[in-house]
Formats: sequence, C-alpha cells, structure tokens
Amino acid sequence: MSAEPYEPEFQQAYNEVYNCLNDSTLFEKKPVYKKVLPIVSVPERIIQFRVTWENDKGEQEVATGFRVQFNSAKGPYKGGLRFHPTVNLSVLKFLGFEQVFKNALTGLSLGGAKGGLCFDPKGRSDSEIRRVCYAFMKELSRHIGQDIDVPAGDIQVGGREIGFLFGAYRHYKNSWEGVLTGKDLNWGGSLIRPEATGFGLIYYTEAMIKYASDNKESFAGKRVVISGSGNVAQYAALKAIELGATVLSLSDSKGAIIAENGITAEQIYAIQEGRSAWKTLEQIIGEASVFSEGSVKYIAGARPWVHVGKVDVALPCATQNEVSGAEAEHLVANGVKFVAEGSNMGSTQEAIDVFEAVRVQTASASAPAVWYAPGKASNMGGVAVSGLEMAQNSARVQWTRETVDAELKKIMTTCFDDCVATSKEYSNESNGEALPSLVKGANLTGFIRVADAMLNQGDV
Ligand SMILES: NC(=O)C1=CN([C@@H]2O[C@H](COP(=O)(O)OP(=O)(O)OC[C@H]3O[C@@H](n4cnc5c(N)ncnc54)[C@H](OP(=O)(O)O)[C@@H]3O)[C@@H](O)[C@H]2O)C=CC1
Ligand SMILES: N=C(CCC(=O)O)C(=O)O
Repeated sequence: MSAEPYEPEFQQAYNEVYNCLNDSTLFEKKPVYKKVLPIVSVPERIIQFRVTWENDKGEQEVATGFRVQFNSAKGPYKGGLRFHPTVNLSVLKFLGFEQVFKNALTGLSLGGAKGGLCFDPKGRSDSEIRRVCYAFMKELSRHIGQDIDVPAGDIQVGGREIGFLFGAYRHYKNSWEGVLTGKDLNWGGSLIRPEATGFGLIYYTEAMIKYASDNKESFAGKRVVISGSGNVAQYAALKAIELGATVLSLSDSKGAIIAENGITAEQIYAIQEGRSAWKTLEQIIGEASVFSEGSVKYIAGARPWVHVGKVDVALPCATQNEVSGAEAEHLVANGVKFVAEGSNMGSTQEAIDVFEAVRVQTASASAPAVWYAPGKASNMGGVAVSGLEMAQNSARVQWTRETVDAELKKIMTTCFDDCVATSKEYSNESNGEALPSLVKGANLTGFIRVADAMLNQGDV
C-alpha cells in the first residue's frame, strides 16, 4: 500500500499488520479476510481543525488539532489524545490504526480512534492549559459523544487536561455524559484508570514469564529496564517493584537515570511530583532528598537500554520507535528474555526482527529465549479500564478498586491466552519448539475480530 503523502509512522504500523497476516496461514485458511485489509487500513473519518488561544504572555497562538476516527465496527470510536510537538497526521493515523486492533483485543465493544494537538504544553501554566483545552474542545465537541467517540489521555494529556476538556464539553453541549475517560473519581472516573496501562503491562508480562517458565518463574528477582517516566512508566515500575523486581532505569526526553541496585517506590513518587511541575529527571534527582544518597546516576541524552548490565525484562514506556535494532541486539546480548511495550509501537521494525529471530531460532521453549509483546497487546490495560469506566458511567455506579483491578488482570491474561492460541492456530513456522509469536498472535486476533464485524455489517 502506498500512502500519499509520505506517512512513515503509519506505513510502519500498516506494514507490521500486513506482514503478520501474510506470514501466517490466515489467508490460506480464510481467503475472505484478504479483501478486508485494504478497507480497514483507511480511516472512516479524519477531522482536522484550527485551534487558537491566548498564551500566558497575552499573545495569540495557533495550532492544528486532529481526531482520526479510524473504525467503529466493534463500538464507538475510542482512543487517546496526544499533546506534543511531534503530533501530525502520520503519527495519529499510526496510533489510530494500532488502537483499532488493540481495542478489539480487550474483548470489549470499542472502536478505534486517536487525536491530538501539535503543541508543546511543557512549562505552560494551568491557566493556559485550560484555555488550550477549551479551544481544542470547542471544535472537537461537534464530533464526539458517549456513543460516538470517547477520547482519553496519552502523551502529555493527563488528569488535569481531561478535567478541562470534560468541563469544556459539558459547557458547550449542556450534557453530562461519559464522553471522556480518565476522569477524576469525584465526577465519574474509575478507580485504577491512572494505574491501568502500567499495571496491565506488568500483568501481561507476568503471563509471558509464567508461560515461558512452565509457571516456575515470576517477576520476583527479575532485573527490569524501563524507559519513560510518565504515567505508564511510573505505574509499571511501581507494580514491578511490588512483585519483587529490581527496576534499573527510567528516562525522559533529555536523558536516563540508572540505578544498579534498583529505583525505590519513594523515588518514583518524587518523580511523579516533580514532573507535575514540568521538572526534568535531571532536575528532580538533583533536588529531591530521596536521591541524595547518590545511588542513582543520570546520563544526559541517553536511552537506558545500553546502560544497564545484565537484564531480564525490557519495558519501553516512552514513545514510538524508542528501541533500535542495535539496542535490541545489545539487550539480547545482555540476557533479556522478555520485551513488552508500554508505549505504542515502541520498537522499530528492525528491533522486532531481532527479537523474533531469536525466538524462532530457539531449539525448545524451555531454552533461554527472547519473547516480544507488541504494545497493542501489552499496553492494552489503559483502554481496557477506560472501557470499564464507560460501563460504570452507563450504570451510574463506581466499582471498588479490587473489582476493577481483578477485571483488568483477567482482561490482560485472557488477551495473552488469545494471542498464544491464535499464533498457534495460524502458525506457518517449522520450529514447533519455538515460543508462539505474540506479535502475530496479537495482530491476527485483533484483525479477525474487526474483520468479522465489518463483514457482518456490510463495510466490506
Ligand atoms: N496514557 C495511556 O493511557 C496510555 C499510553 N500509552 C503509550 O505509552 C507511552 C507513554 O505515554 P504516557 O506515559 O501516558 O505519557 P506521559 O506524557 O505521561 O509520559 C511520556 C514519557 O515519555 C517521554 N517521551 C515522550 N515523547 C518522547 C520522545 N519523543 N523522546 C523521548 N522521550 C519521550 C516523556 O519525556 P518528557 O517528559 O521529557 O517529554 C515522558 O517521560 C506513549 O507511547 C503512549 O502512546 C499506551 C497505552 C495507554
Ligand atoms: N492512550 C491510550 C488510552 C486510550 C483510552 O484509554 O481510550 C492508548 O491506548 O494508547
């Protein structure tokens, strides 16, 4: 498929799905699906709009906003909003395309979408962020609704932004409805939603560890390298520590922190607090008392993958294409056994090829192997709990923390089982001893569910 204009991120996301479907027996066993891919890879609707506001200096600023409503065959459009200067149509089409199949993997009635604004909120006041959110929602509110399209957070869209966006929608539409997820607990939010992506990533990875070790191993004692230091990275690190792992790193766009003896929960809370004031990791570890003993080092301009020694688990939790082919080779050389993405398309195709090549070459499932999970499966916990928030909103109730966490864990482990089963069902690999391919299993499972809905409803 040649995408015009040049859209490298979307092309990469499309190629991954295309290659997984073609490198399996799916089209041989069920030829009807061949005609679906060209259709499902075109968004149902793309909305692009001007956003303008007064900044803190009283100057008028302008930026371009988007909402890519990719597919609604399985439910209302559902997906995050990203506020970042790298936001463009290629990035949002890749994110929306991933979201279609990710949301299908939850087993919930959710379509796929993604949106955002080409804008850098860093260092801006709450008041200016509010003005931006109201200006953004002034247009977006024409195109969304609890049964139409339900946005949520993503990079640099967190609880504060969801609050302003929700208030804007309520004022513009005179309607209180579950039109956004990630809301505050005091007005329709769900317990566990802030933690959901990170916790779900750990639950999925735990399922990988247990399967590959015949239930003999868990996170306990594992050395874990994590990138990012935002919402996903923080809660993935906290849950990994709770399960007995040693978290060796976190990072941001300026550099990485490395702790050979592990980062503590208290240090993660200090990072959480510092980031809310737009502080960088370097500033935080230089100022917060919990870092004063000096056991954590900062490396400017670095990603953590090549700065940790022996490692068992790698969890990319920052942004797309944050693990290169060379970094993947370094991780494999340093003993990594499990790679699971918290970020969307966190690994380059070259990195995926490295991980998958080691998996296939493995003589037997019990031998040391590298097992890679794509974000559409392993980071699906966020949108899954968003779906649970929508269910609570529809029933006008709020479930307990334990209920939501148990449901999240069940959704993640069921998704893992589905990926394994589908990979085995449509495998064309001769090495029957190798671990199943989770990237193929995830893409085929999500695609089949969406394709069946589209075929049933006359989309194809
Ligand atoms: N929030 C959610 O519900 C979900 C998020 N995701 C994905 O997880 C990833 C992280 O999202 P989230 O934690 O919510 O976002 P946050 O904004 O909370 O944190 C993002 C982190 O990634 C870093 N980062 C962002 N862009 C870049 C870049 N271009 N280069 C290097 N580092 C970068 C940020 O550093 P800095 O602060 O310096 O910019 C920050 O540490 C994204 O890929 C997102 O799409 C996936 C599923 C659900
Ligand atoms: N940013 C998210 C969360 C989307 C959602 O909760 O609707 C993602 O799944 O990438």
